[in-house]
Amino acid sequence: MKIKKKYCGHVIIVGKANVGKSTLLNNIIGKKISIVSRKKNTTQSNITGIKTEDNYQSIYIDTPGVVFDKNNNQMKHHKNNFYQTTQIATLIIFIIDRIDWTIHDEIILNEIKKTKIPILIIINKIDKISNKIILLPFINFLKKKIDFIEILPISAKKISNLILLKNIIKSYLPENCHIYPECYVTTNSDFFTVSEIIREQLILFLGDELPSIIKVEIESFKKKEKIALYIKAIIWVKNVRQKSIVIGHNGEKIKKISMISRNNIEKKFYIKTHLVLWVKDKN
Ligand SMILES: Nc1nc2c(ncn2[C@@H]2O[C@H](COP(=O)(O)OP(=O)(O)OP(=O)(O)O)[C@@H](O)[C@H]2O)c(=O)[nH]1
Repeated sequence: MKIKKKYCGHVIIVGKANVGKSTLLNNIIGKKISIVSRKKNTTQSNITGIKTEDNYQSIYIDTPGVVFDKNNNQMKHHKNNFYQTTQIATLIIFIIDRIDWTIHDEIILNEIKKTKIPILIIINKIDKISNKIILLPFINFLKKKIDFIEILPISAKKISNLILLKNIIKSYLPENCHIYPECYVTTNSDFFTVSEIIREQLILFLGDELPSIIKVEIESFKKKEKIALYIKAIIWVKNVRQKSIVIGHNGEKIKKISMISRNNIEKKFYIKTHLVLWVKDKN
């Protein structure tokens, strides 16, 4: 019997905040493993998604949107983190928002060029472009910036050109044993998954009122006799004012956030869940 060759590699997804990195990752994996929001910088740490199709395994690292220093346009705190992840990558997917090329895209491109890893540029959100002809001169403009890259216009949200994208990614995967079993879709721990579910509701409910630095810490996570999950989580905010915003009048907001988060956790883990949320300020 002929043994099929196996292919496996790490793919990094980079781009400015809000360009659609998480949307793309979730749609490639086919499951919601990274939170999507209209608000910038919702992805706070690297998220790993795994897609195994037949003899191909691609391991995706969704990086937080690159943040820039307002004074000197330098890439800010994600830089070191970014270089660590590039050590293992076989391909970099650089996402841009339509034909909206800014100085920040230029800086990111220059940084990723230094890694010498093949780069695939994705022009996302093309569903929002009615006259697609404008893409051609833009693709030519990009081609002049770097040699040997592939450029693909897609819509991560409306799932257009995603099969083509997956095939391009496969063609870059080196021959390698698979690192994860076929059923794995993420390396995130249950703790992380739960904190992301709660954070997503915080963002949805609080919108622009959301205190920018909000952290969800899982204090306890217990499974009782495989029939129920008991979770206690702390929502850390900076001060008393932010605390009252999150709690809302008569605790209305936090009650709703807690109820929907609990439902989403139950759907995710297929188990009855008891969720207690505490809002604490750091002072
Ligand atoms: N119309 C349209 N909207 C999109 C598309 N892809 C993403 N979006 C929207 O763009 C917004 C940002 O998407 P995310 O996937 O959270 O972007 P991100 O790059 O992960 O954002 P950060 O976490 O801030 O780095 C959301 O409102 C998405 O629904 C697309 O192809 N078309």
